[in-house]
Amino acid sequence: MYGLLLLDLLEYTMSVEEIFEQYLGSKIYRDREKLLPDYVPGELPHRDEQIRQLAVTLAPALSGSRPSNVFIYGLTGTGKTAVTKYVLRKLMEKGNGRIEYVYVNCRQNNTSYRVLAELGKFLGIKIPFTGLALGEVMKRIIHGLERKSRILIVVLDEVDNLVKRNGDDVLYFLTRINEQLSNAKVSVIGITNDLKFTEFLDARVKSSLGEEELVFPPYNAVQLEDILRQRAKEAFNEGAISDIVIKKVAAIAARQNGDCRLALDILLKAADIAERERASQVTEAHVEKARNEIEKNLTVDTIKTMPLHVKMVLAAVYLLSRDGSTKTITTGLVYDKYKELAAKIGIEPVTSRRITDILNELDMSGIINARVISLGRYGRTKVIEIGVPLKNVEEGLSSDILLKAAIEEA
Ligand SMILES: Nc1ncnc2c1ncn2[C@@H]1O[C@H](COP(=O)(O)OP(=O)(O)OP(=O)(O)O)[C@@H](O)[C@H]1O
Repeated sequence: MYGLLLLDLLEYTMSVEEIFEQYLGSKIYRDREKLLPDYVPGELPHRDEQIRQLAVTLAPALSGSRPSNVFIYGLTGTGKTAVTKYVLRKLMEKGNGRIEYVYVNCRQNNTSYRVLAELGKFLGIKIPFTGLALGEVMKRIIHGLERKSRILIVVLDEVDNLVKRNGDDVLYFLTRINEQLSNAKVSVIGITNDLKFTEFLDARVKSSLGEEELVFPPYNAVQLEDILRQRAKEAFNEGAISDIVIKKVAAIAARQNGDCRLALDILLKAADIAERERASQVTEAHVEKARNEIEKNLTVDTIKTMPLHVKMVLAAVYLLSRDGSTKTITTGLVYDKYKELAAKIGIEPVTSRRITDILNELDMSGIINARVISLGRYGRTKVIEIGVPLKNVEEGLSSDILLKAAIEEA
């Protein structure tokens, strides 16, 4: 705590020049970019099998034949995007300009129109921001593809976002498009970390998208260590990072579903903190600070995106915890507090049954911990505690103007 305060004070008194100077003569970094999520390294340890399978699937493009569509599934941070970009890059090198690929992130472009507009942009077709009928955009894309006369591989990353929001029109169009093309060929690579979205797909789309399927398993701690060591070699100055630090970061991420994105995120943040402190080594203490910061951001972001009534239930638990006079927070107390809040804000409360469901959801997310206790002949009840630092909950809830006022007044 004291360290952080000192650090803040230090930065507060630094001039802009001094802040910039720090990064010029970095003690820690040789090349910070090598830790950023978009960087695709020259080697991807522990993904040989997936790289090989994807290469085998896409290789027919080199002899002019349309590769099968591929559906890639795996939890967050399992290397799906990195492997796809890695293999495509190698394919482009061999393809002599006859093969092209376009990468569309469907979280950033989460409507059918936007995804098609991205394709249009890639093909050099003018598509206004809005206004055209989808059918017209599709017609223009077909025309643009025919003109180019190439094999085009369309990568739809985080494709579940598109399907959940706008259905499977675009997937249907792209998986059928070859029937309307004579000079060009199109293959689709769909990537997702949410298998449930396939329930929203038309059976035909599902089977054409899944001509080939690739599953990315989570990394274990030892695998994450190897990956981090290799990235660290590229990113850090010699001696700036020790194996103990790598092991600690890998162990944290391994417990979070083997998420390599998280591992790199913690490493980057820890190194940034070390840099700001003008240390010459990243230590375990820096990792701890980085982890707390990331966890805080995660909690705050999760709370911010919760539906209003979920936030209100959490606010009720928060107020009861903050108050401190209530030793045991039970479902009944939460419901009373929630109703009080609803009246204050002027919102119709939901039923107590729904409150029980919401408390279960919050328990699953780890923001609260709920356990059932027996009240002897009075039955059983749930005892609830906040599972994360109170100030993080307050920060998340305060992003809602209505709740902020209600919390301040309470
Ligand atoms: N085997 C690996 N070697 C080196 N870096 C890796 C490896 N696997 C993943 N990474 C890195 O981890 C980060 C996350 O990987 P990537 O974006 O490919 O995950 P993803 O499975 O697509 O996750 P999401 O579902 O969140 O998009 C990236 O910075 C990537 O370079």
